[in-house]
Amino acid sequence: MTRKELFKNTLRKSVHAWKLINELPLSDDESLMLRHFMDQPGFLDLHWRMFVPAIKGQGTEEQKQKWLPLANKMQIIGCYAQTELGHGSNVQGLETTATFDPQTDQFILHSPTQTSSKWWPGGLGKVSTHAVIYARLITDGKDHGVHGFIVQLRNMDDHSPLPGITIGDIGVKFGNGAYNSMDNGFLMFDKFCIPRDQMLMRLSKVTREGKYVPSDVPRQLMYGTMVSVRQTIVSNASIAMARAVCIATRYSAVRRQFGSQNGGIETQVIDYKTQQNRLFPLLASAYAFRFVGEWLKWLYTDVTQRLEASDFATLPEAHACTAGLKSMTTSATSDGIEECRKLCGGHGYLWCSGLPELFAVYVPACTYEGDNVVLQLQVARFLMKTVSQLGSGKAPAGTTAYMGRAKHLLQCRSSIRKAEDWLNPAMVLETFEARALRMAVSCANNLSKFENQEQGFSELLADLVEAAIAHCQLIVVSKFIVKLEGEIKGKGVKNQLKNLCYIYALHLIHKHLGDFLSTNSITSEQASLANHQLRSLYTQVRPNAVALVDAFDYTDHYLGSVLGRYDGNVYPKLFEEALKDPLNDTVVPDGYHEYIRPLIKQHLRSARL
Ligand SMILES: CCCCCCCCCCCCCCC/C=C/C(=O)SCCNC(=O)CCNC(=O)[C@H](O)C(C)(C)COP(=O)(O)OP(=O)(O)OC[C@H]1O[C@@H](n2cnc3c(N)ncnc32)[C@H](O)[C@@H]1OP(=O)(O)O
Ligand SMILES: Cc1cc2nc3c(=O)[nH]c(=O)nc-3n(C[C@H](O)[C@H](O)[C@H](O)COP(=O)(O)OP(=O)(O)OC[C@H]3O[C@@H](n4cnc5c(N)ncnc54)[C@H](O)[C@@H]3O)c2cc1C
Repeated sequence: MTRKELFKNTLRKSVHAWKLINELPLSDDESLMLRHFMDQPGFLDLHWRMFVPAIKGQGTEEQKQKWLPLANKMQIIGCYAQTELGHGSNVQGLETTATFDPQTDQFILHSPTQTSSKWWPGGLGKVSTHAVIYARLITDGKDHGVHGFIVQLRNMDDHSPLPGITIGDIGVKFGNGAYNSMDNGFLMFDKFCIPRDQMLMRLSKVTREGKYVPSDVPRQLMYGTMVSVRQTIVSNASIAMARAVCIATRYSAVRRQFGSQNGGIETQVIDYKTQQNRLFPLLASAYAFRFVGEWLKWLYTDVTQRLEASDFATLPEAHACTAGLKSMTTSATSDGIEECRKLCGGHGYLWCSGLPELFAVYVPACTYEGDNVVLQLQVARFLMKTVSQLGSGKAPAGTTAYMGRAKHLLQCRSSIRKAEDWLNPAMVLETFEARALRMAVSCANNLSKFENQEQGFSELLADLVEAAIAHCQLIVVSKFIVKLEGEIKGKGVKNQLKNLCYIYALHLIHKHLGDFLSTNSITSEQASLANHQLRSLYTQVRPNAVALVDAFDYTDHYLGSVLGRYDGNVYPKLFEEALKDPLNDTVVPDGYHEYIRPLIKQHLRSARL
């Protein structure tokens, strides 16, 4: 499809999905499922996942009563317009202004510079009638920082932009189809007025007289919509990783290369230890991210209930966990999808493998909802704060509870003696805790050598990111272990999940061996025992690998991959796909007479000379 056709077709699908949701009707969970089967980014994502939650989280009761019924029936379509051309990560650096005019009781929205143009919001370019806009609030000449506003963008009769608004699509993005179904947009305001009651005023307010009443709750609640979406992105990472792994595992069982004895059958590539060493940790990650996603959903629900009761104590941890896990799982999944493409050899590069499009549509997850490095630095700040409070009498809780055992974890030596010890959950956990704590404490010690803490933080950014990643990996490993301790139906299933849990943990040790050795969390002998155990686990997973990806229950239609077909009938179907290509409509291609023939003739002429 051309971009226009793709965009229009996504509109058609979105509206059809919305119709089904209402007619059947579908529950919230079923609607989410439908979104996955629709399988294309579109305006519904931003409307439901950001516009509506932003009003719910930041609007007053009156604002919710006015706007939510319209939004819930999709009589208005909204998006989330925060990022600007000049600033995305640095939210406090946004430049759009919302100046209160007491004469008219309105805010005047203005884009003072080119860099202040909104740039990137999905659904903004062509579809949305409304947006939650983030702008600097100015009253009586004073800048109160960034706040949210509900703004109508387009005329409800003919969809034209309202006077004072310039709006459009930012252009083609990475990949052929992929994210190009979405109208990520730009927007500029030229002194555009909105009534005062369209500032989202649950947190802070502006009175009729123009007095600014600051929030008596943490202003970071304004970032709540991002926390909510980051949480869902972690479960989505599992879905995308599982999809790529399903394709690569099934194809690795079909594909044979080398190893024929006396003219016999060749070796299935899945039997090569190198293939297993690249593939099985990704299979394990798909399961691990699913379990940590379930736990994160619980954490998010818990913090939401606490916030409703004005208990803000766990907000910093919820922010650190959603930011860190969003970052870690999306980076691993993007890399994992690309690895699966390579695991499928040359055919993985074909569009019909399903992997190029999956990569193209997935990879921006490393950037949207917060650049992954910027988000890990938030985790690092949280860790540095926690370390600095050790010994102050305030016991670390939740995911940092292990830091409360700092005295032990800083000096303990791993008691792994034989390869099977690596199947002991307590020993594995302690190894990850020791590594994470030692990396965090080492950063804190290095930071303390700087007179200026912020300067020190800047200098140590790379180490801080590594420490944050170590902490996030510990969370994933520990939640996998907790899952195994709970009820899992079927002994066989539990054993398989145990194998995957240890593969997940031991491959991380292998991958980040430098961290584990340099922090003395393990010795080089223990590292080689871990490798030995890993190889043995691969052997145990191998006979069940295809069943473990079949368990994701993805239909062929959803996978969209010739290589990942359930029936394994890859080669005939690759031919079928190839023959469908428009280049094969004719035997002699268009352009032959114009370019190829004259070239060949010229060659023949010079040969004769
Ligand atoms: C396979 C097919 C596809 C299938 C897909 C299926 C589903 C679809 C997927 C889901 C839909 C996704 C749609 C994506 C659309 C994308 C939308 C967007 O991208 S919206 C824009 C997102 N933008 C960002 O994320 C910006 C990133 N920046 C920030 O969040 C912040 O500014 C910052 C975290 C970098 C902090 O900056 P800083 O200036 O330092 O902060 P402040 O001074 O403002 O605050 C410091 C203080 O606050 C704490 N803090 C920060 N953030 C939060 C928070 N969210 N909650 C709680 N607390 C927070 C921070 O820790 C500091 O605390 P302190 O105690 O002072 O140290
Ligand atoms: C597909 C897609 C959809 C999007 N949808 C929306 C949407 O609906 N609404 C919306 O408002 N926005 C949206 N965005 C914007 C998105 O949220 C931002 O692009 C994202 O937050 C990153 O910000 P940035 O582009 O300013 O990156 P930058 O911050 O400019 O990042 C550039 C580089 O600088 C590094 N960097 C930046 N700051 C630091 C630092 N302090 N320390 C160390 N390194 C740093 C980063 O790691 C990165 O390598 C979307 C983006 C994409 C790609």
